[in-house]
Amino acid sequence: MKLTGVELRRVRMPLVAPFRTSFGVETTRDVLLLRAVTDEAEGWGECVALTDPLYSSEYVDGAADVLRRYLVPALAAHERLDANMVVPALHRFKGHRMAKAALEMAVLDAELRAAGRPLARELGAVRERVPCGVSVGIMGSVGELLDAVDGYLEAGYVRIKLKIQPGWDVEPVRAVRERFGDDVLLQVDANTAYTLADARHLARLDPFGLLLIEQPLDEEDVLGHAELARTLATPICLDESITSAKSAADAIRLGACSIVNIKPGRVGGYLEARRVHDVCAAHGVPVWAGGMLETGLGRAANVALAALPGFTLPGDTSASDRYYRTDITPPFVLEDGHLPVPTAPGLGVEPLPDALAAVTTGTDWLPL
Ligand SMILES: O=C(O)CCC(=O)N[C@@H](C(=O)O)c1ccccc1
Repeated sequence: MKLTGVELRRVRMPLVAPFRTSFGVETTRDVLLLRAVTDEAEGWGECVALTDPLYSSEYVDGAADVLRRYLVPALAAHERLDANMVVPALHRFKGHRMAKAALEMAVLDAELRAAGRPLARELGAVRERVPCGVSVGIMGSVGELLDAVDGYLEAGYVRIKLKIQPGWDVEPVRAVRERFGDDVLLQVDANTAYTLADARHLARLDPFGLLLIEQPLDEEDVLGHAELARTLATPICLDESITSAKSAADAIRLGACSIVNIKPGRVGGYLEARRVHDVCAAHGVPVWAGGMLETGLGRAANVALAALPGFTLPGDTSASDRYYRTDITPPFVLEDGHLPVPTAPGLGVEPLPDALAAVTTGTDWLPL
């Protein structure tokens, strides 16, 4: 394909309710979308960087800047381009995995639409629908949390993930267990909020039969997670620490995790995400699909990824209405606790023009 240009498009998506984690509160997603225009088809990419560098070092204005000044111009050197060439062509620029992932995603979508191939098939999907978990933020009270969990279980979600932080961990987990029983699939996500000094405290979560505790320590403290794994009965899952297939292999060999949350933006793209999946499968490590409050574009791609064989745990592939009153694509609707894997070429979905226009705050055309 010949890439003729990339449109950077900012959209502002209000959340249906504030989403509080150990690193902050999201009330509106300020999302950077990419539209790759080629001589054969157009493709969409979604950058998962947040407004502020609180989940990782990337942030949406920085991603737009590095794409505009470095990453998109770097692709101009390639007369013909396919998705496998994008990340290698950007290798000399350090980091910015979420920005690179968005660009690869847009080129991959265009390539697959031109070829009439669905992303799920390209990645190696083996399922036509995926079981869906839901992520529940830190709430103002245990009562409010229980009401939220009740609503999600009523909606059919097959797994509950609770955000935790020091001062909001054992009590909410105990309350959910007491109210909903031991059979509910339950896990927690600390987003790096603890240190090794909290090991004894975190061991108080062991009696609750959690599926996993996600990223309790700093993203760079892989050895700390290995030491914590020797202390806790609850399996450790890593998120922020896993930035590539190699870092997954290293973390597994060091005993830092026995489960991995795969987020394509965090690891530099859907092609690398498949490699993370393959490395984890080779080590017998189950994986699940994380989420970054994606619009229907990223959601479609995450559902396709979640259909690969090693994704044996329900992911954070929730329905569109978990976060948005109106999505920019036809909404993903939970059916019996599952979402259908898109079957049309590429992402299998595209933005609804009016819905997209209603939330667009700016566009920037980058010709090549
Ligand atoms: O369902 C989703 O898309 C969100 C799942 C979720 O909890 N994501 C967390 C995370 O740290 O993994 C998060 C991402 C971005 C912003 C806030 C929270």
